Amino acid sequence: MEEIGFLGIGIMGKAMAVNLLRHGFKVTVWNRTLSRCDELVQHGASVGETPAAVIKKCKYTIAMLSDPAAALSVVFDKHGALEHVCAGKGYIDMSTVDADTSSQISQAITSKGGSFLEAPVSGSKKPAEDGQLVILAAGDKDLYDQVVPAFDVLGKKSFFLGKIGNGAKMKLVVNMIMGSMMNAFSEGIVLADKSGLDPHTLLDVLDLGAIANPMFKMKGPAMIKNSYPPAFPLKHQQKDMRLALALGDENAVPMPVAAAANETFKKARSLGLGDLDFSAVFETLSK
Ligand SMILES: NC(=O)C1=CN([C@@H]2O[C@H](COP(=O)(O)OP(=O)(O)OC[C@H]3O[C@@H](n4cnc5c(N)ncnc54)[C@H](OP(=O)(O)O)[C@@H]3O)[C@@H](O)[C@H]2O)C=CC1
Ligand SMILES: O=CC(=O)O
Repeated sequence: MEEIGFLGIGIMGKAMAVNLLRHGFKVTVWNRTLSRCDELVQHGASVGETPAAVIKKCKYTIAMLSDPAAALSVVFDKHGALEHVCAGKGYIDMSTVDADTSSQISQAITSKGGSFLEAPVSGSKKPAEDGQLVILAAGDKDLYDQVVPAFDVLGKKSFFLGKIGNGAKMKLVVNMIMGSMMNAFSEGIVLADKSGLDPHTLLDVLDLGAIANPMFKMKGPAMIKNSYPPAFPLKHQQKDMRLALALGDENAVPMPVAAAANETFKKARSLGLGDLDFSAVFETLSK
């Protein structure tokens, strides 16, 4: 494949770009805080000074940015991606955003002759490092087919979900479920503890039953120790709850459980826990 541009070297972007480099792709990176690109240079990446410079150099560019405001800013601002989009350029936004944001970006890119794919991912820091993400793509099918070699490195499975918005919506539904589960799990650990049970035994019981899952297994032991090293920052999980609730509004879907979970994530943010892992919502329930 041609050289790949990569915009946004946060927790996920860094892991994904390093993975592409390890598999022999040439990668040019850009990050708002440019100094964060230094580590990528040690892995063999080149650096672009602006999003526009990366697009100019690369046929395909991936973005992995925090939220809708960041995704829009990197495309539309001065020296943004749009400045050098033209026929033959492919832009792949893998950030978790809402369908409307994705549509705005798609329209802008395609109106300049470029092609666009939204491709948010399920899976956190470790799956990103291990190339085990689940990719939820939608938009330009030709572009999807062209970037499958990169998706094969980044993920264990890619879905092509059709028209723009479908990838964004699927991701929000999945993360809405995950955020609600994390709240129920946190309440369960607190209830076990406060009612005189050993929370570690709860984890063992859960792991053997019908609701066993990798998230409980991976996060549970650290939560019991009140340790929340950020893999999926809580502020991003709360953003996903907010966007999923807005999708529920649009479709008149009652979501009382998700709405309650969103409140606890907001509470956690108000306590300054936004940069910790989303499992830190446990703190709001255990105190
Ligand atoms: N972490 C996870 O487990 C997962 C995250 N996601 C999603 O992936 C995306 C990235 O997540 P993650 O890597 O964890 O997040 P991080 O907070 O670690 O990284 C966010 C990135 O966005 C950049 N950014 C933020 N605001 C702006 C802006 N206004 N203009 C330009 N760049 C900006 C940051 O740049 P700077 O370094 O300068 O701050 C950084 O590169 C999010 O949408 C998240 O919801 C999806 C699946 C899993
Ligand atoms: O978006 C987060 C994830 O773990 O998936």
